[in-house]
Amino acid sequence: MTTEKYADEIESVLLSEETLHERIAEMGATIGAKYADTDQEVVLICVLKGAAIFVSDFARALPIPSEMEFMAVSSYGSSTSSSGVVRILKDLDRDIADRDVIIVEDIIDSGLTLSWLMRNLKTRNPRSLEIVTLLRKPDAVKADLDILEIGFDIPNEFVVGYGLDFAERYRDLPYIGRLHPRMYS
Ligand SMILES: O=P(O)(O)OC[C@H]1O[C@H](OP(=O)(O)OP(=O)(O)O)[C@H](O)[C@@H]1O
Ligand code: HPA
Ligand SMILES: [Mg+2]
Repeated sequence: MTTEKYADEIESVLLSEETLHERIAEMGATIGAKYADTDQEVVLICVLKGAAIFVSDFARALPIPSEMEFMAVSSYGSSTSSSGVVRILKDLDRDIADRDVIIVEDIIDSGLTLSWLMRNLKTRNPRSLEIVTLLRKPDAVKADLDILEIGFDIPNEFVVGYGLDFAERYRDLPYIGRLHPRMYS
């Protein structure tokens, strides 16, 4: 018998694979309805690396066609708190002027990454610019952000899995779990 990967490093499961998939199906339907009358395909901007897994499930849950673009920014490195200093590691390949754009994020923690990204993308003159995030930590958010859809509000604890990492590990877990504190203390 194989041991489940990372089993002794994860303290507990916060959101199971099934819970994630059910909610993402709902989010797809809700957002699809909001953009049902648009005359052009929406552009999903996946914020790498964390949102890579979420965007692939979310795009398939959307009942309307979408284009997928990728941008890589980093503010955490191998720490468990945001430095607030956001660096673009990979910019968009295409122009988003006059397009309906949805930023797809895995998590809003302090909100510093997204507040910086919103300011940056607004200067490129999209027709509309919205945020969809799988997770938000309401007790940690420092920035004032308008969010179109939130998958789950979660407690202010460091979580991993389903794209979220600690020092590049655990992105490949199919669920969201609490990392055992001994892994980072
Ligand atoms: O709301 P904030 O406090 O700014 O935190 C959220 C951001 O931090 C994480 O990215 P990270 O910088 O770790 O890069 P990664 O996606 O490559 O892991 C996460 O994917 C969000 O983009
Ligand atoms: O709780 C978190 N886990 C992993 N990455 C993160 N980036 C911001 N918050 C988190
Ligand atoms: Mg990270």
